[in-house]
Amino acid sequence: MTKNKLIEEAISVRQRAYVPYSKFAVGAALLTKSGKVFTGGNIENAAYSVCCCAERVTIFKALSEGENEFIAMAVAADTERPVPPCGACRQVMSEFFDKEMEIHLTNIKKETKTFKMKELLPFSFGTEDLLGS
Ligand SMILES: O=c1ccn([C@H]2C[C@H](O)[C@@H](CO)O2)c(=O)[nH]1
Ligand SMILES: [Zn+2]
Repeated sequence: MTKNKLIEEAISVRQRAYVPYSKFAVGAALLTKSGKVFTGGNIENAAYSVCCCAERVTIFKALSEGENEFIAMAVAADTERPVPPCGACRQVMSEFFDKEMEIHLTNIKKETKTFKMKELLPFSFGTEDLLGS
């Protein structure tokens, strides 16, 4: 699974996003160490506060299928610049992604910026703060 293929999966899964309110479809694709790819789109709700971003849908899909070791993630939306994940998703990513893991942020023109986890959420609160290291 190349970076480009992962990006194409993220762009393609936008069609399955459930976005009747914002009409803003986001797609994510997550490559596991075992070589599987999980994908997901954002899922909204009439009670706006329980909307779930594509990134979290995808991470939770993988975790609930027993996968917890990841190689890379791609996130795509129809934005001017590569789509930046929200703060909540960055926190969830930081729980499960290694600090060196690459996250490819892109748009439908495939303009892509790649960040390491530690760059997307520096000085993040984590397990070691809660439980000690
Ligand atoms: O990185 C992002 C940013 C936003 N959204 C979703 C949340 C909501 O459904 C819609 C508008 O914010 O886009 C994502 O899925 N990922
Ligand atoms: Zn989010």
